[in-house]
Amino acid sequence: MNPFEILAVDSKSRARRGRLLTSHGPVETPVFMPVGTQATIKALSPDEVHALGARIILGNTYHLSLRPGAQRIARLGGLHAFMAWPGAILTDSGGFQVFSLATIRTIDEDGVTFQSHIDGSRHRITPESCIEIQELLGSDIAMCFDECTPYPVTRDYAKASMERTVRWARRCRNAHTREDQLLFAIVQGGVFPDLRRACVEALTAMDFPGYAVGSLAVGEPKEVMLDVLETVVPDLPHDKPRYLMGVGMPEDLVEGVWRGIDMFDCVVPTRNARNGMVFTSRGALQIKHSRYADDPEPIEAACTCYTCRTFSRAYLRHLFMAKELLVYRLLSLHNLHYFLTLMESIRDAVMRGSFEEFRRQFYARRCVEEP
Ligand SMILES: CCCSCc1cc(N)cc2c(=O)[nH]c(N)nc12
Ligand SMILES: [Zn+2]
Repeated sequence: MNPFEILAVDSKSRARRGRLLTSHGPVETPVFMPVGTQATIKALSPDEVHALGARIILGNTYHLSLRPGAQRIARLGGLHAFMAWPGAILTDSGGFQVFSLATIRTIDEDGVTFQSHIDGSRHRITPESCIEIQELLGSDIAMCFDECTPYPVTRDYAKASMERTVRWARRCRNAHTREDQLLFAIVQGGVFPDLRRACVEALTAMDFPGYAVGSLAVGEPKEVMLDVLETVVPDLPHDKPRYLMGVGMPEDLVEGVWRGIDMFDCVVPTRNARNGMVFTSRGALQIKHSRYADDPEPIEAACTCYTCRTFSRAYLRHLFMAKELLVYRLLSLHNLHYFLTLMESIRDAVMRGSFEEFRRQFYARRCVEEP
């Protein structure tokens, strides 16, 4: 039985409104998934994240296997119990982190050997061990082990890497046993349409319940990312969820949904909050700017989050300049509320058949200078 149901399809774009059934409840799509790399959405408690409306978050195989260890988390009841998260969890396979975080790594057909970025200890991850770790964590959605290729790479490198990712996906599928966990494949192939198409063909032949688009948001220009989506998405199965990994800014979510993406994740709302960047319907602002030193207004007057109902920009700027811990929580609460509310508005617009108008108004509200 297909756990993904399409509830509406936009007539002017590839946007869809859907619902993905997981072992920890339904996930309404299009969805933005907050990133909880080390078993926490940084600076926020699980009940705050749930109260903001999040129903699925991300965990990370690479980080959690290094610290505190997948076996330890399994002994303590699995990742949901460990972090007291009641909703769904998607765990990334570590393919990205091994290639972006680990120092000294060697890659071969069987897997990757790397040195931990934490203590320099040597580790090895294979498709089989990647699946074993995610089954120990007990996530609702696991990701196949893949190689995330940087931008730019040569076509020859992208081809060899993509073909290995396909072989690894088959090994992941053969190693996967948990019936209560969905296993998504990750499409690779760099910026080469023929390689991406060949990858989609090989992965869809293995019939996964969902497909991610990998090796985007790795430094390529936005138009390159959008071009790859134009190539890949139409070739993906219509009735399976499509997940664009590591994306993105608010405008990327709108453009990704327009092009048929159902799931997104990105550290931006929480990471940028810790750096003082907050999002509004008119664009992002840097709270540390002196222009806000005497500003009695909230971050955004129309925002209903606790931060905007309670505090002024002047006070938030004061906290930020003083490096007071409270500000990281307050700005994270606001940004996550903004991202989750944006996705809720997108879901409503697609359901009502008014997504084209929503997209027009989204850009019309944004001003050139900082709001
Ligand atoms: C917690 C982080 C989740 S998304 C990480 C990520 C981000 C981006 N941009 C690309 C990839 C990719 O190609 N493969 C994999 N496994 N992960 C990727
Ligand atoms: Zn707010």
